[in-house]
Amino acid sequence: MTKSFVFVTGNANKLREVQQILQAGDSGISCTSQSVDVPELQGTTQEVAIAKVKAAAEKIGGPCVTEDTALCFDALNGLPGPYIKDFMGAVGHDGLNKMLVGFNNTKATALCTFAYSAGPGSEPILFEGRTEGNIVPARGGPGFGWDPTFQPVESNGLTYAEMRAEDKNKISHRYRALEKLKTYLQAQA
Ligand SMILES: O=P(O)(O)OP(=O)(O)OP(=O)(O)OC[C@H]1O[C@@H](n2cnc3c(O)ncnc32)[C@H](O)[C@@H]1O
Ligand SMILES: [Mg+2]
Repeated sequence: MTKSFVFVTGNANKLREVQQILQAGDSGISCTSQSVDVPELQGTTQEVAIAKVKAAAEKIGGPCVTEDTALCFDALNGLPGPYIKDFMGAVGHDGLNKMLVGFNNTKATALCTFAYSAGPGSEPILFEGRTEGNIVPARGGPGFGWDPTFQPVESNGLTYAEMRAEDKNKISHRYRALEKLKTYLQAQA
């Protein structure tokens, strides 16, 4: 039997990758999507994810999944982290590189957090996936978000934006988090 979840996101690129990963994995799990504007609080990636899925479950009045993506710079003790969207908007790829000038450390972790809520009032469950890499001058753009400026350690020198979609989807932060969500949903009756 095919199981389906409602993915609440306003980001078409996230939705595309999630659907590609689910289809490639032959997991019997699919998703539909709803774009609902929910507030995103400040805090740790886990606090942000929990608050977002709770707000989404209240708004749609039923079970749902949300996803938060953070880009954590080693030299900045994890920042911009969950605030990467605002940083990208404010300073772009070039600015992200310049933020690290003087640190001699370009390491970064892409962190994806799926949050599942069984419905309004229920306690969310989190599923995290991480991919290690480095911040590099943008290559392969424009691409999705900060893909041109993130070079995973496992990519043979390619940025996310230079990789084929199916290759990114085999090592990505999103793939790794989604594997955990899939396992959880498959175990549900
Ligand atoms: O509606 P939601 O799901 O919240 O979508 P969003 O675009 O607001 O997403 P986030 O709040 O999680 O912010 C994450 C930022 O990182 C970007 N991003 C997310 N996943 C990415 C990926 O795999 N590669 C590059 N950029 C990514 C995304 O475009 C945002 O600018
Ligand atoms: Mg968002």
